Amino acid sequence: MGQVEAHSAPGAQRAADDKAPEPALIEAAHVTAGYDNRREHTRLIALRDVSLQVRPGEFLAIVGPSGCGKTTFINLIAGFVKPIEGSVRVRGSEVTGPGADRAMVFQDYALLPWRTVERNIRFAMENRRGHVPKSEQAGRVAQALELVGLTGFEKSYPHELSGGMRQRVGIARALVTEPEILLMDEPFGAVDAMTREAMQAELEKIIAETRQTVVFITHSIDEAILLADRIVVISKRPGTIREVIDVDLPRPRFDEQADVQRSPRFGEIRSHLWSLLADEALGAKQEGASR
Ligand SMILES: Nc1ncnc2c1ncn2[C@@H]1O[C@H](COP(=O)(O)OP(=O)(O)OP(=O)(O)O)[C@@H](O)[C@H]1O
Repeated sequence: MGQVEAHSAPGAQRAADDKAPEPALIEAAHVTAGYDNRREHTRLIALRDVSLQVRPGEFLAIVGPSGCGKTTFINLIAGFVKPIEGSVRVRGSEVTGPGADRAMVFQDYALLPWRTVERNIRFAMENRRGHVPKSEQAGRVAQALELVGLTGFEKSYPHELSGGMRQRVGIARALVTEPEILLMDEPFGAVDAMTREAMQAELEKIIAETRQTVVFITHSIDEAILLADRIVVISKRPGTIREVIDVDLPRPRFDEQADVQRSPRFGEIRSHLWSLLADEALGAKQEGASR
């Protein structure tokens, strides 16, 4: 599959389209990725021939059926997985491993239970990725905690916090080294619906402030529409790009006055995404039944 065109509603134009195109921050070119089973001498192809560019400051959401390769894609950008074919570049340099310019937020928080909130966040600065001088670390922790609304919880342990608060620590830990790219793998999947909505609104605010580039996996169509500038729909495994959808809704999207969720355009994008994903889910089911 070559470069994919964005699906755009008639009359809808992004302001950015009027300017000269910015060079891509992240560029995946004809990426095929998978996993070898050495014992059985087999190879599972998770993603096939995926080409995609992410602009600086863009919020890109990835949706698709379970097992279609979403996490594999984000892990390729993180440098945790290497492509079998093709390349992933960040600012033009091939990704060969993890780096200070990228940080991951995991669904299951991945906090160290024996460390306090403060020391969990410091952890990101202690390893190779961080490189923050010791004299600056306390200030950075305080700043990250303020961004996620957790000031005052420095000395708490993860087990003393709710799921939503734990994920705020996970986000603070990703933000503390000020990475250019935030990779978020279903970050709000484990929190309740009310907390999820509050955290989506917080994330929108944080990103408006930090201007980071975000690649965000979600199973929630509404979450993808509310947060993203573009949504990539991946087909069932082996994942290929089915469609890229421009989310041309005004920001902030969590403003009660604007009531973006009730706008006709929100409904249009939502039903389009539903039909694409229903198609993929059905295809996956039929394939499973005929096996
Ligand atoms: N470390 C691994 N070793 C072997 N196979 C793997 C590994 N990680 C993922 N896979 C397989 O690769 C395929 C894609 O997995 P991936 O986790 O990228 O999908 P996903 O779209 O993120 O799924 P989900 O939505 O369920 O989280 C799946 O079939 C999965 O079983």
